[in-house]
Amino acid sequence: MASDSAAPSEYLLELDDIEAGYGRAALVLRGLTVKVPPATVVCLVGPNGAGKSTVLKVASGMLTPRSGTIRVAGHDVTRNNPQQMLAAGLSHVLQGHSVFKEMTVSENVMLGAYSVKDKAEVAGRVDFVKTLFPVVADRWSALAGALSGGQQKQVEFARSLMVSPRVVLLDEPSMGLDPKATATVFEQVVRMRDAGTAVLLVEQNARRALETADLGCVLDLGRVHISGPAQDLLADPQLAELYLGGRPAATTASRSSKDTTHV
Ligand SMILES: Nc1ncnc2c1ncn2[C@@H]1O[C@H](COP(=O)(O)OP(=O)(O)OP(=O)(O)O)[C@@H](O)[C@H]1O
Repeated sequence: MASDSAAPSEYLLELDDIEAGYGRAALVLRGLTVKVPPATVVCLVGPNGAGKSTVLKVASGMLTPRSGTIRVAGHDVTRNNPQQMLAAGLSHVLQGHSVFKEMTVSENVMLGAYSVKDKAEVAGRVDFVKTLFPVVADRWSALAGALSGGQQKQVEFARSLMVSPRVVLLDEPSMGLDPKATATVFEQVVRMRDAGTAVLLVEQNARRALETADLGCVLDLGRVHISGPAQDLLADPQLAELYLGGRPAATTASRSSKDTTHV
């Protein structure tokens, strides 16, 4: 692990001036900086291909950055592998559905605790996730494949919390869910935050995600284009027009002549 003596930091997770890409292909992240304070939901939004999922892959050690620094609670973890990132406190819930449908809810959740040796700690975490996600408690012995998509997502959340992470990295948790299940999943994101886990959230459903988040970052072309309190981003008419699907038809014609670089 690349950790060292920690410099004091007000952030749980800092991605600082990150450049990253896949193989020999062009860079995807080009000097990206994102910081996650404690007890906060930070949401990354932006167009397809902007690099949102790539940010989470860098944070969880799936993709090593070419340059820049990653710190967890002030410790440099830049070149950690995924297992070391998990141990440092970063738990990644991948895009799509990753429950094992032929296994029970209990078995799925306990997979998240494979690295926790202390049985009392595991038992404490089971109680914690059952309280946080009632459906996990109610369906503990059921096959995970028998649950709805939104319920399966909560099983994934519960599994990610078994290691007592500092920050949970959530990649498009509402993907494939109907509006009711989406609402439940976003409520659970807030509950995770209120229970003490910071969240770095990537979402296609930008408006809904910003309504849930405390802070927002708009990514474009591998950089943070604008960031700030999520409510401020939601209230910004030009931002809504460009990124939140809120562009009124009447303004479309005049938009091409505007400077759209600074929103
Ligand atoms: N495994 C990979 N190998 C090569 N290129 C990849 C890989 N994963 C992503 N990319 C490329 O990196 C760029 C950013 O992808 P990424 O998935 O991070 O964007 P995103 O903002 O999350 O997009 P979306 O909203 O569509 O999910 C895209 O051009 C994509 O094609």
